[in-house]
Amino acid sequence: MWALRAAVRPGPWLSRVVRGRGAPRAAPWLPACPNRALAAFGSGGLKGRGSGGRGPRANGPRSRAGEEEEEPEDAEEEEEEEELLRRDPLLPVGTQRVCLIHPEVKQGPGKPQLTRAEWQVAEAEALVHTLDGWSVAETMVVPSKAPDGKLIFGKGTLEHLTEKIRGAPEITAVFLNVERLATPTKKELEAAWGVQVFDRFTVVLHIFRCNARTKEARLQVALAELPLLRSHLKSSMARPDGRGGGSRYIMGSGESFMQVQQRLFKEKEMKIRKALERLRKKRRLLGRQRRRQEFPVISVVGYTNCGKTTLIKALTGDDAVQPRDQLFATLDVTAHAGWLPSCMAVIYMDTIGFLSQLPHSLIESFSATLEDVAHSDLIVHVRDVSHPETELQKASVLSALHGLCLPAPLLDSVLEVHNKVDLVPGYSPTGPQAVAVSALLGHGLQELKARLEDAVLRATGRQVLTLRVRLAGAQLRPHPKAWRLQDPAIHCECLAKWGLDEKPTTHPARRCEELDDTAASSTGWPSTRGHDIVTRQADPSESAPLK
Ligand SMILES: Nc1nc2c(ncn2[C@@H]2O[C@H](COP(=O)(O)OP(=O)(O)OP(=O)(O)O)[C@@H](O)[C@H]2O)c(=O)[nH]1
Ligand SMILES: [Mg+2]
Repeated sequence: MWALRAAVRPGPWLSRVVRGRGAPRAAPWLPACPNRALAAFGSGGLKGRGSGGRGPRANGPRSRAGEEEEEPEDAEEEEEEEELLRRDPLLPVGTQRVCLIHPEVKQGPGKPQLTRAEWQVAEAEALVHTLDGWSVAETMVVPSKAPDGKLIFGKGTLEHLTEKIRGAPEITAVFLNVERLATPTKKELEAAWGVQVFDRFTVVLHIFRCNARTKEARLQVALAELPLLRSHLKSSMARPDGRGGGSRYIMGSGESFMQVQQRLFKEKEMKIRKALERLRKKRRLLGRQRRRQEFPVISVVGYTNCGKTTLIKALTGDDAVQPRDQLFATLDVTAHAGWLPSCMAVIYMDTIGFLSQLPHSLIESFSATLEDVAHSDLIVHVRDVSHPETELQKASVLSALHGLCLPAPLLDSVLEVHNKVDLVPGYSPTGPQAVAVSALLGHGLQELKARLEDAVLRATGRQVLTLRVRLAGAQLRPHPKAWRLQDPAIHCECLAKWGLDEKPTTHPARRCEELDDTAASSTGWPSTRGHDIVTRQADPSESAPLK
């Protein structure tokens, strides 16, 4: 007797099987394995050839199958997109010793909740260290009443800062930890301090630029950059009399230099939006194909550096996934196949991390990348519970998720994963919707997988069924390999022959798929490929082959 557990969507074929009659073969459009379903993430979803990534591979495997689905790029379009991506560097290249200034609001409505100045400074330092060759030479926390206003510091504070910066020749730049610096303020401070001054937006944008691999991500960064370039232009052209600088009209065109530049920016913006729409159309098409293939999709979201990529690596065993101790290491949505306890195949989506005080234009540009999240069956919210700002991070992620206009059932069923518990001795999660794990050490993964399976079954309407099938019955009798596998020696031989791992426990799903195909071809038993079948165990009482 074989015990057969399957996570299936109940359908007419199932009742025929249960009644002992032959079931129809799997529909021809069912995918051969979850890896093929990864193809459906295509250019935006996976980093593949068609996605236009020029840089080195980011963390995660590419979808080879996805490439098959891609239409060849129009050479002219390709050239135009590359032209849109040609830009001057946002930040100076080479070694930089940065003075980090954090304006702290001590009281009043501007005082940040759920955080402290030292934690915000730590995050700003992490941002600086993410940049190649950049280090923090000095950190200063200074009082400020309105860090986002034109006058960030009072007169006395400004004088004190100027004295310190001017007196420290090793400082090559200043990172002012405010969301966005008005260009006139930036110019004033640069004139006073004699070094370049950057805000959070510019630093984050630069990191995004360095880490973006796919063409879609790079175009999104280019789009997010436009407001910055526009305001630079405005301030460089501004004159005390309020009129644009340079010659009034260019070559008799009737347009001032400023007007020409603004028109060029507008044209560039339109071109980028058009190019993005082209790429997104492809991604949506591939997304539809993926949904037809019906593998449940689990989106893994969370604050940057909370361990999303590490968790996916732990859940899938995918060695190609490379987590890095870096903010915004993952900038492209990638898909990875894994299996849940009943060997149900699922696809995990690794996503871009969130950050508090991220400028709106940046979030907006990247929200399309997160379209895949809206189409997933389940969202897993990974939290770094060892981080002092874990509550603030949670609030930032939830507010970003709500901003994505996700379907209500998806938002209501979010499963919280409390990660890095190895750094918090004795940690136990509060609330029923949370599982404590250490993705790095592999703790708590079994419980997490069980919780994921429950949630996926609920979200997709699948059911786990256990069927008992007599080996001598109509379904399996003509299938010699099925019973031969009960002999351990032959078992290994068969596994080796099929190119599988000799340890029967390593890839039960793959083993079942192989078995399943053979069973399907010789017995009329339905192929379980694409149907998340599952564990198949020999009953110990029937160790001898049945006739
Ligand atoms: N101690 C400990 N470290 C962890 C754990 N999980 C992840 N890390 C570390 O945290 C750092 C960030 O991990 P990632 O998986 O890259 O984080 P991420 O959320 O994907 O980050 P981004 O892609 O940048 O948003 C790495 O150095 C990991 O080794 C954990 O359970 N325990
Ligand atoms: Mg990551």
